[in-house]
Amino acid sequence: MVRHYPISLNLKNKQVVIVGGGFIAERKLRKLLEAEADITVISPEINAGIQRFVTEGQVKWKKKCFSEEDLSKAFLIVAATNVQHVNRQVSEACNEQQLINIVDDPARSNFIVPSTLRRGKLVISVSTGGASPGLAKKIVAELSREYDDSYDAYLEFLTDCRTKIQEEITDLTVRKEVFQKLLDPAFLRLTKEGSLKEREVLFRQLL
Ligand SMILES: C[C@@]1(CC(=O)O)C2=NC(=C\c3[nH]c(c(CCC(=O)O)c3CC(=O)O)Cc3[nH]c(c(CC(=O)O)c3CCC(=O)O)/C=C3\N/C(=C\2)[C@@H](CCC(=O)O)[C@]3(C)CC(=O)O)/[C@H]1CCC(=O)O
Ligand SMILES: NC(=O)c1ccc[n+]([C@@H]2O[C@H](COP(=O)([O-])OP(=O)(O)OC[C@H]3O[C@@H](n4cnc5c(N)ncnc54)[C@H](O)[C@@H]3O)[C@@H](O)[C@H]2O)c1
Repeated sequence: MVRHYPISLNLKNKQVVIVGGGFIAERKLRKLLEAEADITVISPEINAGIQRFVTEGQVKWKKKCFSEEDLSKAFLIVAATNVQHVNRQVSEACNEQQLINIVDDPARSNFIVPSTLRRGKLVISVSTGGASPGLAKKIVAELSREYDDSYDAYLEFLTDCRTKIQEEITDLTVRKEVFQKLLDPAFLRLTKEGSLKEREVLFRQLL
């Protein structure tokens, strides 16, 4: 059994190659675009969703079947065709330094993609190690009720507070205690209620 190592990648302006232009390629592409990757799709045909990104200039498209040289500059590769031997060919053409995800073959992939919930800076990722992507999605749906939209503003508040605490408290032991107190549920509650003045008063008491 593979024990995967979870990681959050910075893909901004990194060269990404997606082989295939169908439903799964589009799903992968949307998340890679959110990460501001520099994406090229290799496929003789692309669906309407991908076509829109190409027309808007957000994604490059090479209208062709896959060949080895398509991978030469890629940092990260997704093999997402519906032809098993083509996906296998992609896995064999990449080098050891490249990140590769083969959508129908987790064993030949050196990374797999978790299901994710985003609330601003908060990211919750769930993976089942390929056992059941459907379950990963279901767990994320469950967590999305507990970690609702208010977490976006709450994380912004925590970011600001962290900067202030780092500026104003130099003693590391005291700082650690204050960070702990900042996690008091009252701050989340006041964020949800929109009681920002009260929240600020409570925060000032910590400093
Ligand atoms: C999380 C998510 C992220 C994403 O893709 O962006 C993702 N799959 C999602 C959905 C989903 N995938 C499948 C179903 C149908 C129900 C079911 O089968 O359970 C559903 C549910 C649905 O679509 O609703 C079928 C499926 N998936 C894989 C295979 C091939 C195989 O296992 O061999 C087959 C069979 C294909 C066939 O039948 O031939 C393989 C992988 N899918 C993974 C990720 C990786 C493992 C993640 C983990 O560890 O859990 C891994 C190993 C590789 C990878 O793709 O990275 C995304 C949820 C997005 C969201 O949260 O909205
Ligand atoms: N990882 C996952 O989450 C997941 C989920 C469901 C299915 N799958 C797998 O994903 C595969 C793709 O599914 P889909 O729904 O996107 O299929 P699809 O039929 O919508 O798309 C397949 C794409 O592959 C392209 N293609 C075919 N031959 C090619 C070649 N030689 N070079 C480049 N591109 C080529 C086609 O032009 C098409 O755009 C399925 O076969 C299935 O095994 C994976």
